[in-house]
Amino acid sequence: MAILSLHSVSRSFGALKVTDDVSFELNAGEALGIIGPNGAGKSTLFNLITGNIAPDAGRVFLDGRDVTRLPPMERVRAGIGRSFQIPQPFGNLSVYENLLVAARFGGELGAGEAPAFCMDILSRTGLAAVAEKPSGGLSLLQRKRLELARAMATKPRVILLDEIAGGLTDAECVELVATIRAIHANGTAIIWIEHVLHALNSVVERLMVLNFGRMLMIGAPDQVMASPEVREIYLGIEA
Ligand SMILES: Nc1ncnc2c1ncn2[C@@H]1O[C@H](COP(=O)(O)OP(=O)(O)OP(=O)(O)O)[C@@H](O)[C@H]1O
Repeated sequence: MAILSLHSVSRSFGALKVTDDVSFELNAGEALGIIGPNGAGKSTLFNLITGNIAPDAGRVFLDGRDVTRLPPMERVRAGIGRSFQIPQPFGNLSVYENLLVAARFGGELGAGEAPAFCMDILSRTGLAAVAEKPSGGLSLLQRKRLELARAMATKPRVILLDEIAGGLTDAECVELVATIRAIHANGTAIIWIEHVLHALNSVVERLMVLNFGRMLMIGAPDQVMASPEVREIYLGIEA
């Protein structure tokens, strides 16, 4: 069964239809990439999945359960984890404390089990060496890692990554991709919005293209990238 599915989800802001009748299914353990021009509605689609905004029409299912009316925190607890485009840690708390908050409140772990769980995530996300550092003083790569770690600490069944590779150098990007690949290999399903295509395509099994809020295409990355329509609309290069 699909772990996450959207059925004809639509959302407008005023006269602008930002999400237009989007339907798709994410299989358990699958990694799906989302690409599309600026303003295509990618982050809005995430907000509809996480419950940060409500759809005008359509339904969202997690593990076959209709979560369309659940508030964001309950969706986190149901298994939808998320990293934000702009990292949003608690700057005064240490890296470890940030994870602890996510694990206790999002992952609903008890005080006894949360510390070991967080230590494991710190090591899996490459943050063990900076565990005690205030998160406000981290490098960009470390902040991106912390976004990933905080999402992981909520014990997600599916994790939504919003442009997590943006702004990194090529070498940093390679490092972060290795971490994401390892998380995926461990069985966590991923939906990843990303403009850095080589990073995205080295992880995902399928790629979705959004354009003006509509799903233009979904399929194997090489097939999608070879489509003349996608090349023209998304990349702006001559087909
Ligand atoms: N809360 C809102 N109120 C009004 N308009 C909004 C709101 N949120 C998004 N929009 C508009 O919806 C459109 C899609 O925005 P969205 O952030 O989903 O696009 P995106 O594909 O993620 O873009 P980018 O690649 O630049 O991050 C934009 O025109 C944006 O201005």
